[in-house]
Amino acid sequence: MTTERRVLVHPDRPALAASVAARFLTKVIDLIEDEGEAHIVLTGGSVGTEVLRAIAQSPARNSIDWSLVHVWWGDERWLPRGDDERNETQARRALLDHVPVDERKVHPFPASDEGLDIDEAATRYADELRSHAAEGAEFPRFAITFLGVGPDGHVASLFPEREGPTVTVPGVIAVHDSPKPPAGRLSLTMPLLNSSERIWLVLTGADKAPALGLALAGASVQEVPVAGVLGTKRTVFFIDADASTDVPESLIMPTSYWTGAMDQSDWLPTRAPSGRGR
Ligand SMILES: O=C1O[C@H](COP(=O)(O)O)[C@@H](O)[C@H](O)[C@H]1O
Repeated sequence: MTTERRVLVHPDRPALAASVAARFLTKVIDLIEDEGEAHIVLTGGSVGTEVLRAIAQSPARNSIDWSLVHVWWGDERWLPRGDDERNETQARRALLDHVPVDERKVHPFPASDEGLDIDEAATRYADELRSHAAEGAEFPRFAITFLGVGPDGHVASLFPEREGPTVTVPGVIAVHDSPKPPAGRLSLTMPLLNSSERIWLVLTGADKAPALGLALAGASVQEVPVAGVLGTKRTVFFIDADASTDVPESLIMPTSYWTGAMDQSDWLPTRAPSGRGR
């Protein structure tokens, strides 16, 4: 596992969404060419949904063979199917309704109106994940996982000072006491999120700056869950200027890196601090 985390600062949220969308489209085209399919994990939240909208609006979306893409979610709100507040509903409206995905490869969490209790729903989703694992593996190999970050530093539905962020087993948990409504949620655990090859965190706004600063300074995962996020190949924070105020200068990549003016290999990544959150 790499200890590198990279921070890319964009002028504002639309610029961020466009930049992440462009990277996503390029990367998925490559992944499909190299591996024949791609397992992608979506996030809920305002920024994550705006990124999906930007992907849908890009003409390059037609360059992807969407039938080879598996779509999963990092977390879900325990609400009826089709509810406006479900991460699934928002992702469908923003992207999935506009591209030719294979519905058999779209894997939403169970909904609260389907006759399961929330703990059964967590088990059901873990089973669904296991049924798509490669031979010899327990879970699918996630190529790209998107994560939004709350002002309190939560990722997926792993909230500070709750049990979620400290679960050490890869899998799916039911959350009964989310401080952000609704109280009931389903979430991949941190070890399962961290099994992703690439984790792309998307966050904007001054209200997120303190949590981001603490996470990058090595805060504990229990206090600031985003501090525990680390993909196996790349962990990139896509942020805007307002969210960047507490980010150490040494972790911010030069603008020329992501505008394409510099070869990406020119950039020497800075090691993340080896704090308690690692
Ligand atoms: O409730 C949630 O919030 C977070 C962050 O959302 P944002 O609107 O502050 O970007 C999101 O990552 C998570 O998936 C979602 O369930």
